[in-house]
Amino acid sequence: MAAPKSSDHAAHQKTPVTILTGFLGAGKTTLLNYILKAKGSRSIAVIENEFGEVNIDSALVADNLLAKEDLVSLENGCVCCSLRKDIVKAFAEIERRSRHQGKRVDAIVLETTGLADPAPVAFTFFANPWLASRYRLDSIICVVDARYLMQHLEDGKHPEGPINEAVQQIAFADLILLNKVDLVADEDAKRQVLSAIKRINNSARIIECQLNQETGRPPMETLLFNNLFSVNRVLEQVDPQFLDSDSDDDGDDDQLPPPQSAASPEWQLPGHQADRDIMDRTASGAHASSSAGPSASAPGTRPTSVTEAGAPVTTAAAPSTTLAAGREDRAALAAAAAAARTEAQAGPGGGGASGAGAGPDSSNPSAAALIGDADAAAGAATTAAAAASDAATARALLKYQQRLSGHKHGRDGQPSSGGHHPHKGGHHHPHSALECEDNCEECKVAVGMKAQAERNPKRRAKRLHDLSDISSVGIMARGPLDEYRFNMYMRDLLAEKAQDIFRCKGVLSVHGYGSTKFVFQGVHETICYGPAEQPWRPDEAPVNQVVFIGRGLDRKALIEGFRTCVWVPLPDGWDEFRDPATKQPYYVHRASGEKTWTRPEFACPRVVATQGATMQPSKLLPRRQHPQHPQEQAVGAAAAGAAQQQQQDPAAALAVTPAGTVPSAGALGTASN
Ligand SMILES: Nc1nc2c(ncn2[C@@H]2O[C@H](COP(=O)(O)OP(=O)(O)OP(=O)(O)O)[C@@H](O)[C@H]2O)c(=O)[nH]1
Repeated sequence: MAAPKSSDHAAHQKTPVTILTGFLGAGKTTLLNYILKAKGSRSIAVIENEFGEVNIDSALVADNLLAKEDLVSLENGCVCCSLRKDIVKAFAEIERRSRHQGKRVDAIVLETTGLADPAPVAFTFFANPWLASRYRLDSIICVVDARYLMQHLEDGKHPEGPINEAVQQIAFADLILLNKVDLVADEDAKRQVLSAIKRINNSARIIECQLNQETGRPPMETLLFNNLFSVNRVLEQVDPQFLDSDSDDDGDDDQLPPPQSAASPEWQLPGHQADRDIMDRTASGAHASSSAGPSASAPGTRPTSVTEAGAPVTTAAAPSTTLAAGREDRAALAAAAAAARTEAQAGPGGGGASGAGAGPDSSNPSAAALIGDADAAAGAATTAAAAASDAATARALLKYQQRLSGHKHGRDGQPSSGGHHPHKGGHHHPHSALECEDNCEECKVAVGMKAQAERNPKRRAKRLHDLSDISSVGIMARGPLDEYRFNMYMRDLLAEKAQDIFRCKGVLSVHGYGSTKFVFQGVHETICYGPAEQPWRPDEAPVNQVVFIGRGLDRKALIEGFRTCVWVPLPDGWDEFRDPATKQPYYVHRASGEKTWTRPEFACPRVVATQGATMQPSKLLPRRQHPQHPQEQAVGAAAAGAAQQQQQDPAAALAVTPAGTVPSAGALGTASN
């Protein structure tokens, strides 16, 4: 077997990252749980991103992780919008933990929110040199909800308006899991969904599945370590401006490479010394491709890709080049300058990468730039870009080359493009990914970027990812829920709002079920309840946590309604019974024989419902004062009479049930998830 090429080797040193995307409720967490169960001896770390105010998924995923250290949560925000900086922090956190435990992470799965646009998330792995130097995007997997896809595609957004998340998620996917095929009415409906997917993305592999059934899941080997992501495909088929993603010029710090000096504040990772370790080593960066990357010689870290292709250097301080570097160029400039410095230190004939020679190294752009030879520098930058084994470096070098060309030739200067570039190990990389005998990624990246520069040198206007009309309401409440009331609450809510409530989910404690922890999951009107894999732990306070995600949510009404679902003890002398047919509870006073369908006491002294907080209830809702004794309350003769009448005529019960309805099929405790 042929020895792997150095660039391949470098790529394999990087930890593969799988981005798990798919619309709200499509089945991402179900897939993740399957992956974690089927992973065997491989060590997989998880980064969870939840849109909702309360993080439910982390609790459900954590049960399947061997160690809770393997899970990092990015809460209450969408990873593609507000949290991109946090992506880097999350990866740093995983490294910190794995180093602390002395174990290697074989792969990382990043589950985005169901409302995430995967493009900027994927872009981060190319734009951020620290990430690019140690992680490679293995694939983007999109889980599609076969039942609701058409509805999500037709969300009324104009093609030129804000992005449709469901479309973006499918378009960027390398692998599409068409899930919930059991919920699609017939073959025609399935065919319609399939052709809609293919119209958006005709090159991704599509696997039909039913992820909540053991027999309906795709084999594990189709999911991870499959190296499916191709920048070239994205540039050619999905988004020619992918590598010009939206924060180059907008002043965001999200895409900034880690600092060239320890003084750069935006990359100070808070809190941990180990994080600062990353910072420190980042600051003193030891390798040419990723001046920002930790030293390859540092314990527990991996060598950066270009290190294997080029010369290690002693410092990565930014060069005093005569050309102003944009933020995106910093890594390449620093890399090139560092290489130049090493060479300078080595002196002519001193064993530098380019060997002896009085002139500037023709393969070192900064060396050439430093002595003012723009032609040589531009050529060298192009060569370096073609040889760079990660996209971020290639991209930065190409931009640098353009800048150098522009410096000499004015704004119209185009990247020079020789036919073939000498490559590491004498391998020649033609300027067409299709011609490249190895079909290697660096050719694809370099070519893609060149094509992109030629096609459209200007950035398009950024398309909005507009979530302004979508919100989430998170509610936490202590104390077990009253099963019947909760069923009523959900049933009435969904009867009215199912279209707008994209997603609801929660973990519940229910009166009468001991330590059983219930999970409830809703996607539009499809809702199911069932026991979680693990009961409430003895040391765990059973706090109900639910989250609603949707359009035009009435926060106050949702919280108020949920509050009435909390079970409270009956006053002395009252017993609760259940109608065997409807499961509706009724109450009988032991001494007087009085019977009522209305709960004798409405007070909820133990309810602690909060809004917005993720971990701890921070704000108590005002408590209502309610009569404490059944005789004091307004059960009233009419209600009592109606209750009695209902004994003979069950239909009449509808008039006195709290929600005026009867429990639905699939109600809590009667259906399983
Ligand atoms: N009928 C059916 N239900 C499924 C299938 N796969 C998953 N589900 C259910 O769909 C619901 C949502 O699944 P999740 O895995 O939580 O979906 P998700 O994409 O992670 O949801 P968000 O993170 O909220 O976007 C759960 O109740 C799952 O049990 C399937 O193949 N068929």
